[in-house]
Amino acid sequence: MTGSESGFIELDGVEKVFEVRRKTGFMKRERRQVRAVDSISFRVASGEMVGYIGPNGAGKSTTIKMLTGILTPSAGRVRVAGIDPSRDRIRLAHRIGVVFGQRTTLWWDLPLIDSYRLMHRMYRIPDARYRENLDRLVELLGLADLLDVPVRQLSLGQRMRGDIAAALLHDPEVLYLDEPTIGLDVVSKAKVREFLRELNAERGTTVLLTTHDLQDIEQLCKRVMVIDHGRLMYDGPLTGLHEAGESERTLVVDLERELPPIEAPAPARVVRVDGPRQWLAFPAAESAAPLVARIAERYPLVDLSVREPDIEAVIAKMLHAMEDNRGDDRGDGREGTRGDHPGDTPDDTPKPPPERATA
Ligand SMILES: Nc1ncnc2c1ncn2[C@@H]1O[C@H](COP(=O)(O)OP(=O)(O)OP(=O)(O)O)[C@@H](O)[C@H]1O
Repeated sequence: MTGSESGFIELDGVEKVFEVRRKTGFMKRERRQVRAVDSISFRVASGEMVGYIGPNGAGKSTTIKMLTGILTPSAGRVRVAGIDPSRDRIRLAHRIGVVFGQRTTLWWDLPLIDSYRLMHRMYRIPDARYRENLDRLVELLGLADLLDVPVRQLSLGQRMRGDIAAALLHDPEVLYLDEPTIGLDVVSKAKVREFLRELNAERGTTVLLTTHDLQDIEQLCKRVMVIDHGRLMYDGPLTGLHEAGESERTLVVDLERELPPIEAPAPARVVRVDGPRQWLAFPAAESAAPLVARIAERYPLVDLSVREPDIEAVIAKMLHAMEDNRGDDRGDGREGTRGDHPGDTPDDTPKPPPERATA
């Protein structure tokens, strides 16, 4: 089943405009409109795991708030599981789970288990189902020793796992995750990602994930949507995003001793040397494995690691490349794709992003 056939989440021409008042002098106020979300259309199929990324202030949280019913769109149509979120927020609440990495839905002073008991009642979860879900989540998220600990005493990683369990106790079909790995150490990040993969594979939970960590997307999502200035700029696989922006990853190599720059097969190349450590840039859309194998074969290797490009840098490069292409397109008379619904063609090829209006 694909996104276009069965939109579990559907947005058609959705807009959100905020009226903002600004003090401009004594007794003077200026009214201004902020178009946080601008003509967004996409579909997410049941069971899909999709990354929703963009620079700060791009409109991600506003979109998620419209999907939960907290905000009402200024224009357009939103449906989640066939429900209009802003009209039927309570009914929808039983079918969705939300996790905000920067905030907690748990009761700060209460032991973790008490928050779960409260949610059991709030969501009117049948007893047997609650117990079954709690047992499963406690086991999968490694919470057994934490249940009696007040939430304020939990580490960030423990609290995040506690929050994810809280969002899933009522068996939601869709989970919105806003920065679920922010501030977590490597081990906690790995645990959260592993859990989300299992949840999606075993339960078929639909996941919409907002993150600034490219590895979250890489490890969890086949599809990524990029939003910028409230508009959907890209909808496709992560590799397509890397290709569009010609982004690069960095292989950091520690050799046994100081040596001349490693001779790497183009387009990989050494970009920095500091004693026995060398940095090699290579296309992010390609696997590091052949490069690693070649270096290991020819050089005295002690250690190596791969550094991902910064998500903001990848997006910036992609947007930049699009600007350049548009400049070229004007010359060849090609028509723009404004008004396309990227989610309507969910094959694996990167889609041309919708043309942005030039103000
Ligand atoms: N309640 C509000 N009133 C006025 N403007 C708002 C409101 N909420 C968001 N905005 C504005 O809408 C735009 C989009 O904000 P939003 O929080 O959706 O972005 P974001 O992509 O989630 O950013 P971040 O990654 O920083 O969380 C921003 O310009 C923001 O200032």
